[in-house]
Amino acid sequence: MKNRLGFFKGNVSNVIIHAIHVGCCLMLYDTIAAVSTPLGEGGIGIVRISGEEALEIVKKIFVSPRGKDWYKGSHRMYYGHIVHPVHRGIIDEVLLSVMKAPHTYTREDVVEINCHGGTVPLREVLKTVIEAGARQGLPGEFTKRAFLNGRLDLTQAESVIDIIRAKTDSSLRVAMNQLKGALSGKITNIQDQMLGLLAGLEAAIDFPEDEVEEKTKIEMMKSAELIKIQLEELITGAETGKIYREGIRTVIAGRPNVGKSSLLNALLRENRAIVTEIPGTTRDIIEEMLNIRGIPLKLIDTAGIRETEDIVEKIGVEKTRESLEGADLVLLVVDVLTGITGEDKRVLGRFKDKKILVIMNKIDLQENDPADCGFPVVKLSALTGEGLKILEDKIVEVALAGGMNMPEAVTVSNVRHQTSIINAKKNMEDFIVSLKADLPPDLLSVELRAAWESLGEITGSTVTEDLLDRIFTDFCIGK
Ligand SMILES: Nc1nc2c(c(=O)[nH]1)N(C=O)[C@@H](CNc1ccc(C(=O)N[C@@H](CCC(=O)O)C(=O)O)cc1)CN2
Ligand SMILES: Nc1nc2c(ncn2[C@@H]2O[C@H](COP(=O)(O)OP(=O)(O)OP(=O)(O)O)[C@@H](O)[C@H]2O)c(=O)[nH]1
Ligand SMILES: [Mg+2]
Repeated sequence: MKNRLGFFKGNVSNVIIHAIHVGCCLMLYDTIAAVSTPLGEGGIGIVRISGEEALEIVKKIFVSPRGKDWYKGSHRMYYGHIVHPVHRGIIDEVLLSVMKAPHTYTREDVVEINCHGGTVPLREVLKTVIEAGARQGLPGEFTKRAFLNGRLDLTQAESVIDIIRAKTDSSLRVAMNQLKGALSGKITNIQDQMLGLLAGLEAAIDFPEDEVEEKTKIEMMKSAELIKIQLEELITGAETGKIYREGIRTVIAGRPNVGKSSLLNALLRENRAIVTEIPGTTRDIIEEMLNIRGIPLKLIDTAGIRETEDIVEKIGVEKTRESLEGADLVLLVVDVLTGITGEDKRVLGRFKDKKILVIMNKIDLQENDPADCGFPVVKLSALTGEGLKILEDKIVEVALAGGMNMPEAVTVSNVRHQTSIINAKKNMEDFIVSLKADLPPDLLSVELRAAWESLGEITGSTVTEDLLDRIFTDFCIGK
């Protein structure tokens, strides 16, 4: 009976065979060379060579003051000159880094020639290396080899280009996390859960008694739903434009007693800040992270803005002003009973270049048609929660629309990954429907397998040559 699942078992061994196959190919790769530093003037420039012949090729064109037997071992640097392979004319004075496989960037033998920076020396040295037997490397070919030789998985290899292109420190952090394997860890974990389900299917076939089967079915349904939820979470992260590392600095400001701390608590759904009817309750800054549909906000509750002689409160008000300076988004809270005051107008005037939402609070006390203040107004009651959802919608809208400088994604930052996850989720949904419809286990396994393979495209365990080409041609030469 077990071989009703033979299809799946076959697939696992296919993957293993594929890995071994890739391992064998290692020996078949030729030796490549490329300039790995940017074109133009620089202190130094590097020509990188990778492949079995790397050291042999360099030996033909490198002259050391220590004579012919200069090579003393791997992971050392050697001083000398690059010369023409035939007429022996000096081309550049260099330092060689020699790194023998497997402890190298590509897991192949790597030699790096550290030349004088500048277009001409680099071009001439590269030309010489190619005349001595190397082939010009294609874009991303070094990193592609690191992937094919198993040092990096695909998400890690892809993160290398994200690192190079990172525009902010948070996007760099996102990419570095991916390089360290955070995303692949998560994906592999979900894949393992799928394998667990497949094992469950197997058991279902082994023990066909009704009771066990019904129980197994319920359990499988549970894990399938759980897998689906995890996939959905990954998708939500990617769809909102990403999950951001730091969050949008959102400052809740306004005059004393208008309900700023109440709003903080309402948004957090938690009694975080002290609320009293005494104006000037909040003195210090209160910061809390809040996730609104995948968009993280760093919510900052502040002391109410007013002229005061109280020393502590005065410092608080000063801190409020500082917070406002650094805000990405300002929630200016106004009491509906008093409306927008002169103090509020001063804040609006001073911070008019920021994203501002005017919050007309306490609408449970009085209906009010807010006067036009030139800023979007949201009417709500922090006490009853009325209008809170509208505020959340508005915040999301402002965050996504407004060219706001938001940190890049933590989990899924790549459309390719997102597409594969969406496919996997679709496969899981099909699986759940089939499970409910009591379809035979071998059919069920086909859908599970499809989900597993969709995820495999992300880490590269089930990737096609075609896809690899598309990914790595996006790289620069020499990477
Ligand atoms: N000169 C130079 N600088 C560089 C690179 C390079 O290739 N050459 N890199 C290229 O992007 C980055 C560094 N990344 C690297 C990643 C792995 C290995 C490496 O040799 N890994 C081996 C050995 C590790 C060890 O000694 O513990 C391994 O993983 O087995 C080298 C560089 C940035 N700076
Ligand atoms: N009826 C009504 N009362 C509210 C609402 N929001 C806040 N309050 C009340 O207004 C008072 C002040 O609320 P807080 O949240 O402490 O106001 P605050 O703006 O943080 O005040 P400070 O920290 O002193 O600047 C409290 O008594 C709250 O219960 C609301 O939507 N409706
Ligand atoms: Mg307060």
